[in-house]
Amino acid sequence: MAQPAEERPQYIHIQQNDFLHRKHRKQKEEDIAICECKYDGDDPESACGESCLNVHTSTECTPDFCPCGDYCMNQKFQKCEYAKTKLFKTENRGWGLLADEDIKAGQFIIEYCGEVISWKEAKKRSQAYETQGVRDAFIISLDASESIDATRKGSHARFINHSCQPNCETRKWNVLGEVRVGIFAKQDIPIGIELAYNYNFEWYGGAKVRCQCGAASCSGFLGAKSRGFQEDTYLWEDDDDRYSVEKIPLYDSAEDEPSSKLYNFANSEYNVDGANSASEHQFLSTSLVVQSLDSVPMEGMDIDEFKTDEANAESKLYSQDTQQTTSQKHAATSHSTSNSTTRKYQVGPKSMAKKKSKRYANGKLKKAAQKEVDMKLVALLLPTKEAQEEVLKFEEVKNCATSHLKTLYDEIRPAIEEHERDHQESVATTVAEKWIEASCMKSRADFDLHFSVVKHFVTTPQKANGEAKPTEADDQGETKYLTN
Ligand SMILES: C[S@@+](CC[C@H](N)C(=O)[O-])C[C@H]1O[C@@H](n2cnc3c(N)ncnc32)[C@H](O)[C@@H]1O
Repeated sequence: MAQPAEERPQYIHIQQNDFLHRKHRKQKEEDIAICECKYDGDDPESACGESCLNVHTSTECTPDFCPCGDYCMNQKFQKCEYAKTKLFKTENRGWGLLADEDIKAGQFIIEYCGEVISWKEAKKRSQAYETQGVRDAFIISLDASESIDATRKGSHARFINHSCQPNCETRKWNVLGEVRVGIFAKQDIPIGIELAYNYNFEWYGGAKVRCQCGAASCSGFLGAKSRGFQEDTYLWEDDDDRYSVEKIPLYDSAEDEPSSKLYNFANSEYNVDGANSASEHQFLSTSLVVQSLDSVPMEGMDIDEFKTDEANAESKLYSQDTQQTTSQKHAATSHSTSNSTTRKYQVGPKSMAKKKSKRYANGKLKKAAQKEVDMKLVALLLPTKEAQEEVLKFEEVKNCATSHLKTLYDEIRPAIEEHERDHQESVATTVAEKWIEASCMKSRADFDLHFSVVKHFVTTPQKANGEAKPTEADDQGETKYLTN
């Protein structure tokens, strides 16, 4: 439906990303991926269709280097080969974009263009927009260090709304050495149907927006699973700030609209007539859920068996930095929290573990904050120099493995998110292999360290009283060994 010109949103239309904080990368010749396709006049698919090696790795062919020359079909971003779409005004979510032709599953629809900015600048802008009362969010993440902001400049992709049950998805492609984001059809989309993708993992921050998608699986808020959302809404314990999800200031986009009735999509999955209350209920139940973040297996060594007579043993054993509650916020929201797949031990008296078993407002058990053991102090409890050196050596190996994994996580986070977001098999094998290798190294280093500590405690007599409490076995003059 045509809208009066003055109602049209103000922005600058672009078809290519605008790089603000750096120049567009120039692709080096040695980095150009050349496929093995051969054009066959009888089979148009032969010219970089689905079997093209570059297509498999989400890389566009480079003109002049592709063996199929002008027939190459794998330059869709470069040639702006978009599907036909139309801008329209929704009833409760501002403007939206619909299919203006039948679109096939998997088809590239449009590129999400905007200003390419650093992650830091994205955070700054997001806060500024919120302060200025800009309610529609247009910043999406490009990779771990950059974002695309389509607020001032963008393509029509900036009008695609969110749905928790979307018919589109975003995919990242490597185009002439730069990562670019495209909107692709997840299913066949008939002409006239609104396009929508899931903003999870893309949402950057700003006001929390109540989702009006109406899907049965609606998660309540836009980007409820995104890093930004979780950083802002996580509930903290101890002395850190506490955020109650119920108290998050809400922006309900329906308030801006003349009617609160949802747009009745032709597609039944979007038909939310009469679903308002269901949607509200969904919101109430989902808004209380604080999800734990997927994370990298980390330290958090806790060994009940290590009991000492020293009254302050607990505080001595924990290294200072891990007692900082302020760091817990970051630890919990980034990759440095413990993973359920990693075994955690509890150091210190049992009462401490009890004290940590707090619950969130929704009744879910909070995970006990992990305190890291200072291995130097543990080593001091060991009676021989060799044992001490071995433990410290394993600790160093573990620290290296941990920091390697952390670095790798930052590097591949976008790929992981991409994978989780749309259940695409989009994490490149090389990336997955790197990740698995580093995780195995880390697990092995953890095991070696723990094993070494346990081994020395079990196989050697404990230090005399005053340094460590003798075990029952010591009292009886026995020494326990792992073998025989
Ligand atoms: C990328 S813009 C989409 C275009 C926007 N509707 C417009 O008029 O410019 C994202 C904004 O649209 C609104 N929006 C998108 N999907 C929504 C949904 N499912 N429920 C409520 N608001 C939505 C929110 O205000 C969100 O910040």
